[in-house]
Parts: sequence; structure tokens; C-alpha cells
Amino acid sequence: MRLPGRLAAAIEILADVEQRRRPVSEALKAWGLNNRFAGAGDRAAIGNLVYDALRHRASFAHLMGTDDPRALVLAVAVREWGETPAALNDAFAGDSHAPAPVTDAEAAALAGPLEGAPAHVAADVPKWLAPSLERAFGATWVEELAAMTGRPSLDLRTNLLKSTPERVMKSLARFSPTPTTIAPWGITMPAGLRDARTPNVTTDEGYQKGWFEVQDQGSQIVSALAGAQPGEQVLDLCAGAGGKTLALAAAMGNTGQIFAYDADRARLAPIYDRLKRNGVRNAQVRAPGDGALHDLAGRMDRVVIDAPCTGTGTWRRRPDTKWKLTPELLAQRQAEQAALLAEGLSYLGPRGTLVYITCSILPEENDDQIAAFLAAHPDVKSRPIDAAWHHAFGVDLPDGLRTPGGGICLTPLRTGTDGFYCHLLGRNPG
Ligand SMILES: C[S@@+](CC[C@H](N)C(=O)[O-])C[C@H]1O[C@@H](n2cnc3c(N)ncnc32)[C@H](O)[C@@H]1O
Repeated sequence: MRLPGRLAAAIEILADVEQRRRPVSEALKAWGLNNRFAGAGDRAAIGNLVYDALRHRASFAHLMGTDDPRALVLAVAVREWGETPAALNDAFAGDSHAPAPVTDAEAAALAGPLEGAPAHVAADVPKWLAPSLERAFGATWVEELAAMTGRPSLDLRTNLLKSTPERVMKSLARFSPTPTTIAPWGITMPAGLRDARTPNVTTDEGYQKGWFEVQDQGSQIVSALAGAQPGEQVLDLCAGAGGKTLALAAAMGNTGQIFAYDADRARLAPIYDRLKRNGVRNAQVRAPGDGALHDLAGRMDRVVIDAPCTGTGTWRRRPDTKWKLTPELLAQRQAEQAALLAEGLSYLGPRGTLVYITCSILPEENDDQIAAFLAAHPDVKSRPIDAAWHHAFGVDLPDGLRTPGGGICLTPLRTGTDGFYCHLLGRNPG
């Protein structure tokens, strides 16, 4: 397929997403099944167009005077992919799969400046979230959120139980990987431009052998900040598919014991294969059920709560969720987080550390949540995050990452990672 056909496909898919209110990944998959002539390169390019359109939906709709799929996709082609209306029309002219020609009015809109747009439009976020985001980032909030409209890099964590960063880099040399800037065992490949495909690293023999995992550097950083030590008893209370569990197991050198639990059996299901492939021998999976964790009460050296959240920190990867988030969903997540913090505390030993993590950038799920928890539990205190950073990475906590409430917040602008929040707590401070 050439560019005109790919643009037409992206328009069709965005319309499908809107009409059927289905997730983008599902709409892309359905399109691929119905259009089997399209190759992997076509599907990747069309996916890039669709995701780029959703990343910039508010600003492109403002520019074009409409958020219809055609307007958004033309804006991606011109504003992000560097095409011109004239070049598009030349390409469209000889292609039976092309969208209708770019009109003069569209061409004028595509050239227009964004200056004067409201802040939430420049930031490409829903208007109702602007006050929270301004509270999170102050004067730089628009810049912070604009950085979230970019494409994410592909990051890997070397599994030290089986390999070394040098060995993984050699195995993946064809993708030109480089070490991550903060996480010591991370490897990264920058996102490409236009129709670039994300390297399919999971077909690499190194992956099959368990030498590395796909994990955003932000997730690697908060896993390291959790500070799990060899020989400890650790509860991973929201283990999901085990991304953090695997990192904790490696940090503990396969010693001590990790209890990996999740309330959702389906989310937990992939963890068994992943533990095996990674050579993890110190993790015990606890399937959900009455009393599944009763025997752990008051015994844990560390309880990690990788809490269910709005995922606002992952908007680069899942831009459709940005536009679906509602105040009701946020309130629901906040209630779940508050309950999990209280539950997590019940498993903590007297000198244990409670690790609270979200992939959200909203204060409601981060500092506010912790402030409410601390107010309800006067015997609990924040543990110093700068000391944890120094211990994990051997350097001082960089300026600007600490939150007013004593946690840290990572962002694409600050650390080149997904947005993550991490706060350490315990009954005995320091
Ligand atoms: C952010 S995800 C976890 C991701 C996972 N730790 C990883 O690194 O791959 C949050 C998880 O919390 C789980 N969850 C939600 N409510 C829970 C509860 N009350 N108890 C335990 N797990 C819960 C969800 O099923 C979901 O898998």
C-alpha cells in the first residue's frame, strides 16, 4: 500500500473506533483481518497514523475546526509526518484508494498556527483534567502534557538472573539498542518517525531464553526504588502479569520469597509462563480466593502496591484512554487505591516498607491518596525517597522529580519515561 491508501485506512479505522466505541487495538486488528492484502509494514504505518491522531486529537481538532477522522488524519500527515497538501494531492491523484483531495479550506487550516488555543488544547488533554494537571506540574503543565503526545521508546530490562546488558545488546545489535539513562540494566530503542515499525524483539532468541523483558524504563525505575533485598519476604499485592514481580525477583537474586497476588485471575494468568522463562524460583503465585493471603498478615518485609489507576502516565502508548477517562472512573480508582493501601498495611511487618506505585500523573491518585492514608494512620510515615534513589542508582535524586508530598513523579519530559509515581512508607521512619 502507498501513503494514500494508508491514510484512507486510518480514516476508516478512526471512524470505526468512534461509531462502535471499541478500543483502537481491536479496531486495528479487525481492519487487518478484513484486509488481508495489507502487510505488516502497512498495518504498522496505519497504526502509527491512528495513534498519532489520537495523541493530538484536541489540538488537531482545534486547527481543523472539526474532530472528524479525515481532518485528524490529514493533520497527522502534514503536521507530524511532514507532508504538504500539494504533495498529498499529487499522490492522491493517481491512486484509486486515496481519500478525496485536500480542499483549499483544509489546506489553509492545516497551515494555521495553534497560538491562542486554550491551554487544555495546547496540552492535548480533556478540559476537565486541566486543573488537576496544573496542580501536578504548575507552570510547566502544558509542556509536560505536550511531551506526552510523543511516541514512546521501546525499553527492555535485562534479566540479571540469566544475562547481562552487554549480551542482550549484542543479541539485538540489528536494532541499534543503547543503554537507558537511569535504570542500570535497561536498554532502549528510540521510537522512529512516520511509518517506522517497533522492533519485534520478542521473536529474538534472547527473549525466548529469558535474557530480557519488555519494560518501560519508568517501570524499571520504580521497581528498583521498591528496594527489595535478597532474602526478604515480599508481597506483590497487584502483580497482574508480573512485570514488577520479575524485576523484584532479579533484584533479590532469586532468594527470599515473593508472594505474587492479583484479584483478577485473567490478569494474573500470564505470570506463570513469564516466571518460568525468566528463571524465577523465589516467587509463589497466590491465586485470588477467600483467605488467599491470610497467613501473610503482619509478616512482610515489603509490600508492593502497583495500584490500579487511570493510566494517565501511559497516554503515549494508549492515547485513546486519554479521551475516555471520566471523573467517575477516576473516583472509582481512588476508592480502590485507598482500600489497597489499608489492606497492604495489614500484611506489613513492624519494620517493613510499603511501596505505593501508580502509572498516573494525577495528584488525586498520588500525593493526595498518600496524604489521606497518612492522616488515617498516624503511626505510618513517609520514608525518604532521595535515600532510596541513592541506594538504587548510586547517584543523587535529580532535581524536579520529588513531589510536594514526598514521593517522586517520572514523566516523558523529565525522564523520557512513561509517567510513574512512587512513594515509600513505613511504621518506623527512616
Ligand atoms: C497496574 S496493574 C498491575 C501491573 C503489574 N504489577 C505489572 O507490573 O505488570 C494493577 C493490578 O491491580 C489489580 N487489582 C485491582 N484491585 C485489586 C485488589 N483489590 N487486590 C489485588 N489486586 C487488585 C488489577 O487486576 C491489576 O492487575
